[in-house]
Amino acid sequence: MSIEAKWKLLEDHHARVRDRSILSLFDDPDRAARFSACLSCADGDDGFLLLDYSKTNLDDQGFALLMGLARAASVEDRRDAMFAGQPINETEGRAVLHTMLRGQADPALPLEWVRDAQQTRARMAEFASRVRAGQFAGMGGAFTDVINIGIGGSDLGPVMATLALRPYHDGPRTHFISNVDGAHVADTLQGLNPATTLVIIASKTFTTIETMTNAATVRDWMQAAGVDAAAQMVAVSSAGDRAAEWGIPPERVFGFGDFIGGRYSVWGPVGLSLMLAVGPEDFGAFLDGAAMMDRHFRTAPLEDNLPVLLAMVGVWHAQICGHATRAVLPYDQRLSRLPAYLQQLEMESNGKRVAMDGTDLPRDSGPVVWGEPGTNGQHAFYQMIHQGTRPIPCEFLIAARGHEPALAHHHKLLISNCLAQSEALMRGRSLERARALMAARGLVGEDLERHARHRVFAGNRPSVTMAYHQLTPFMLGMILALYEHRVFVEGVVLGINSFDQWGVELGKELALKLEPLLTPGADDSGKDGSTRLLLGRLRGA
Ligand SMILES: O=P(O)(O)OC[C@H]1O[C@](O)(CO)[C@@H](O)[C@@H]1O
Repeated sequence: MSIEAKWKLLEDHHARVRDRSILSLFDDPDRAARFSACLSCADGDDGFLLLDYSKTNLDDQGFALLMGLARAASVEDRRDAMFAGQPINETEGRAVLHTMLRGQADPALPLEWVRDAQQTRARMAEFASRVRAGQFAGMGGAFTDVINIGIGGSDLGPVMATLALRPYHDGPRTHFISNVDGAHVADTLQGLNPATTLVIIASKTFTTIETMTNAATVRDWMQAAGVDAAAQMVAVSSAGDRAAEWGIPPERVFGFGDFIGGRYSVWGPVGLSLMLAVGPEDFGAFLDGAAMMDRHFRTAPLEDNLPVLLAMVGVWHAQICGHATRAVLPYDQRLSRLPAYLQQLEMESNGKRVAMDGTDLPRDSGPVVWGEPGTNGQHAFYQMIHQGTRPIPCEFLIAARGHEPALAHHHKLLISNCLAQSEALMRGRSLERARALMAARGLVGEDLERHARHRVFAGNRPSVTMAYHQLTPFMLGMILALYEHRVFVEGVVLGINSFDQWGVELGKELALKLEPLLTPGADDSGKDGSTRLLLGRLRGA
């Protein structure tokens, strides 16, 4: 059967079950066990990562059809090709080997790639240890602060991960400058001592305008204070020659191959700021967690395979049910930058309108990903999630244990809020129940009816929940690798190349051409009326 026929079977199935109540599916007493999967981990007796997708409108038939679609799309073959280093990023002619950075060396891989990755990791660890011990210091003594200058994949991963692993910080303070808005660099430098600040310029290409502009500004700041900037700078880049032009010596340049995509790069030198903050050992645990997810992804049958399950539930919601967005809702304050990180990972990877072979995609590409941590979001946009006209599939994340034993009562509230939200989304509140509530408040007649209607929750809104024992470095690694592989599987099923990002080019090109037009008197006659109006207002202000 063709892959299109498989899609059609799913669409037909959805048409049959779309109005059915999710709650009614729990008449099957084994539903929660059958529509969930759990991975036990190696970092502690009670380590686990549970994916519960039972609060969705999937039944046995829908599930089997989704697995059939994944098989028909050759997910297993594509996965094996990725791990074996084949050039699956076809539009750029590159392999995709971020997994190699966490120790998943396939025997098919060229030995020099594997050795190079291992040596770079050893150099990073050695460098981080020397900085943390004060053996490599700034002009004013041991480094108290580290600034990572980068954007996109050279920023979002380390920002998110350093925040997530705050309880493990025992190194210098870390700061991040990404936006070309001078406010970002100005605010970050406030209160920092240039003589005890280590600067990492993180840019795969070493040409990104935001990063190079910020790096030059930070260099000026150091030099104005009489600090030899190059002596306190590190480059993280695939373009070692360009880093050398900055006067950064080779021993402080950490490179990576073009088979490491920007948004998949936190596992290597782009993670240096994280390693400096938490130390090589915890950074190693972060990689080990990801490696464990890699092994699981490579070996588990599709039906029990967490990345495959998460991906296919995503396909069900986005492409079959037609839900255009997906909310990621970590009930974990330290994962507050996870949604932003996932926006790049998922939307830069799968936000595409043509398939790998250049033909138009026959269906929608990946959904809009957005979110905020709970419980904050509950007091902001959950109103719409519960009562808006369009259902929004939600992904909840929650740890069994926090890092603040003295505040265990906070954590109980956090867990109960998280579980209450997914229950409320599914269960809803009927008009009958709302009427009873209003009657109990003494309302009658039209008043009762009107007020009751505002208090109805349609319910039947799908969600998945990821529950894990604690946000350790190992667990963070597992979670991120789970998301990476999920994006990969979704991309394969949609026929997309998840590893290029041509869609970011046009805006960059136009920005370069627009900059000279900001000079007073510049000839902007080639521009459209709107752009000229805006230039007129913004130029020379
Ligand atoms: O690391 P670089 O080369 O500075 O690129 C930064 C980011 O820019 C992008 O190419 C897109 O704007 C991302 O994919 C990448 O993560």
